[in-house]
Amino acid sequence: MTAKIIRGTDLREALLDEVAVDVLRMKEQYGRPPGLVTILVGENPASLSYVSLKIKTAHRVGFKEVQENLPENISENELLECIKKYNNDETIDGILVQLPLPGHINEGKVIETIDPVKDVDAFHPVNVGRLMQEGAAAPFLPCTPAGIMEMLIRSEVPVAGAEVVVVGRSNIVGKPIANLLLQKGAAANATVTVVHTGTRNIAEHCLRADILIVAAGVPNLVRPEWIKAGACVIDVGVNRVGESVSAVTGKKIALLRGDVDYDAALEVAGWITPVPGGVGPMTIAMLMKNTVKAMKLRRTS
Ligand SMILES: Nc1nc(=O)c2c([nH]1)NC[C@@H]1CN(c3ccc(C(=O)N[C@@H](CCC(=O)O)C(=O)O)cc3)C=[N+]21
Repeated sequence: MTAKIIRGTDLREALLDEVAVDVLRMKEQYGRPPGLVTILVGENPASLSYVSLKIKTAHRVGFKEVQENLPENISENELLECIKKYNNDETIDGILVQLPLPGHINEGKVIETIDPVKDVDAFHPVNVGRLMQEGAAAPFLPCTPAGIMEMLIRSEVPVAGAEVVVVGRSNIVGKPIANLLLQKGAAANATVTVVHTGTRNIAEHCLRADILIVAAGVPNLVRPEWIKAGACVIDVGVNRVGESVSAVTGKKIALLRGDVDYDAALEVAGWITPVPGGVGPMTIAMLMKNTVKAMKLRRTS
């Protein structure tokens, strides 16, 4: 069997087209586009590259886009003040503080300072709680899990009644995607197992999965022997395994690998997402969707 490849780069285009239409409508109705601020502390190369992708995409869909690049040694208080400034800025609908933050800053405190109605990452405890209680009806869903749901739905992967195994228990991916898939309703209604590095017999669990979602951050963790024939494999890992120099631009390019042994898995799985070009681009598209939603929410509340 050769798996069907679920390309995030293709699905993203459809989503961004929808967003661009929304932006035109909002400009007409409210006289301004949705506004997104990205706050980056320090110069971590991975963070810089993600943030610049977000900014580029925001431009493409016609958002007002503001960048705050703050020095690594900024005090926690100064960062909180910066967030509060945008909480009170009527032209800004979404606030994204790129994680991870430097060690001297309390991440929880930072996340809780973002106004929940502008929390387009859906990391604020209010939005995390709503996700657990209201599921897909919550105002914001975290971008990566929401992107994964879109991939499953748009590729017509059967989810209701399926056995899902999630590898990894992070607050950003593992826990929320497990919750979403567990919800009642046709798009979810799965049976979900969450495994992690402390789980005995990880391979045995994975082998039961109709849908295997891997967000462990360990390159090549999932071997083909862990995959049930015909399963849907969603690879959330974005691991920088090396660096090379572009022959075209002379710029450095990172070599990316997922958490799944992709070439081997391709022969076993029924569906698979590549890295790069899989979940990553969907994450960014869902951030744009959330920002439009944030503007609508504030206009109607
Ligand atoms: N507040 C916050 N929100 C986030 O959403 C957030 C964050 N912090 N910190 C880091 C993680 C990681 N993340 C990615 C987004 C896009 C790609 C992506 O588009 N990746 C491309 C390749 C990008 C490249 O070349 O580096 C791909 O997989 O095809 C990857 C990873 C968002 N995160």
